[in-house]
Amino acid sequence: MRKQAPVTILTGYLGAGKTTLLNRLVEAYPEKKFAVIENEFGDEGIDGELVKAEKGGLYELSNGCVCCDLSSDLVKALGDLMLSDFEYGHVLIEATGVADPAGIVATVSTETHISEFFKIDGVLALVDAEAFDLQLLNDPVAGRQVAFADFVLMNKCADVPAERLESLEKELKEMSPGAGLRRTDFARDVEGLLSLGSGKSRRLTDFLTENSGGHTNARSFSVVLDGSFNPTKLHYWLSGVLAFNDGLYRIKGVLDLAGSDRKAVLQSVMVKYSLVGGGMWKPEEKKTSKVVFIGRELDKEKLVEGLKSCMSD
Ligand SMILES: Nc1nc2c(ncn2[C@@H]2O[C@H](COP(=O)(O)OP(=O)(O)OP(=O)(O)O)[C@@H](O)[C@H]2O)c(=O)[nH]1
Repeated sequence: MRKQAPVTILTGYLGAGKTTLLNRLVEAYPEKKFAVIENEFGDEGIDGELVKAEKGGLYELSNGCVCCDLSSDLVKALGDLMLSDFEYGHVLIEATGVADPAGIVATVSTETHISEFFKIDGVLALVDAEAFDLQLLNDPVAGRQVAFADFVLMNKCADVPAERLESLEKELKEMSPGAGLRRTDFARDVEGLLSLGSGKSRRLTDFLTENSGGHTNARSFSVVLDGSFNPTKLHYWLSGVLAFNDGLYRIKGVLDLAGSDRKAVLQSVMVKYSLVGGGMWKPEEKKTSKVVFIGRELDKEKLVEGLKSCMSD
């Protein structure tokens, strides 16, 4: 029988640090030959641009409601991987921040043909130590991701007071008994995360029975715009919109910023945002900006209008 390739699933709520961890793993273990499956939220691929894996081993899935609809796309991606020339030794699946990992584990472990070639090594859950409590309050999926994990990484710990970290640690242990737990910052410590041997996923059947129908309440929409952005206008607009818009959980974008030859990568998680230089625009590439908004009860028209008001005159 062919050796089954180990599969690691990265889960965790919007902006917790899944892509950051994925890039750390790809850099730390080049000998593993990773195939990366990215589950994009919405139809505009942004995460793929932020992943450092080789193009040959990067598969992007676009999906609306990931909790219900992922299975057939995932089967197709794994099928494509099996048939491709790409030699892989380990598969990393990054779920969207609102996905319930149970469905992904179920697809890999029970789907005929797929389960012959792949086996779950572990589910890694990233937790945003700054924002987790608020996220859990807004969306129970944040809790299910932790409950299902074999290993929980408490990320973004640097700016959180020690007492708060201790109480969060206690809370996470109660939510996910038996799972490994580690504090980190920018997902720095990746030691031992790729040989978990799928402890908890064995409890899949029980879990699926108890937690069936796990829909998230988050929705997304994306905007594609031609023309460059004015960095100052963008800063003022983002600061206001994030401070006063409780339902806006996450913004991700790749932007054409006036005066820059690089793509600007926009990331917001709850009220914080960053805008940093990404790869260069290629000479033949059209400078199109793509922005995805994710949240609850978003006023799309107003957000698009606000975003457009940040463009250069
Ligand atoms: N301050 C701080 N920022 C972090 C840390 N880890 C990641 N970030 C930043 O948080 C933002 C979100 O990180 P990602 O790795 O894209 O998070 P994600 O979980 O993949 O996001 P989604 O796929 O949208 O759910 C990025 O701007 C990261 O640079 C950390 O430990 N501390």
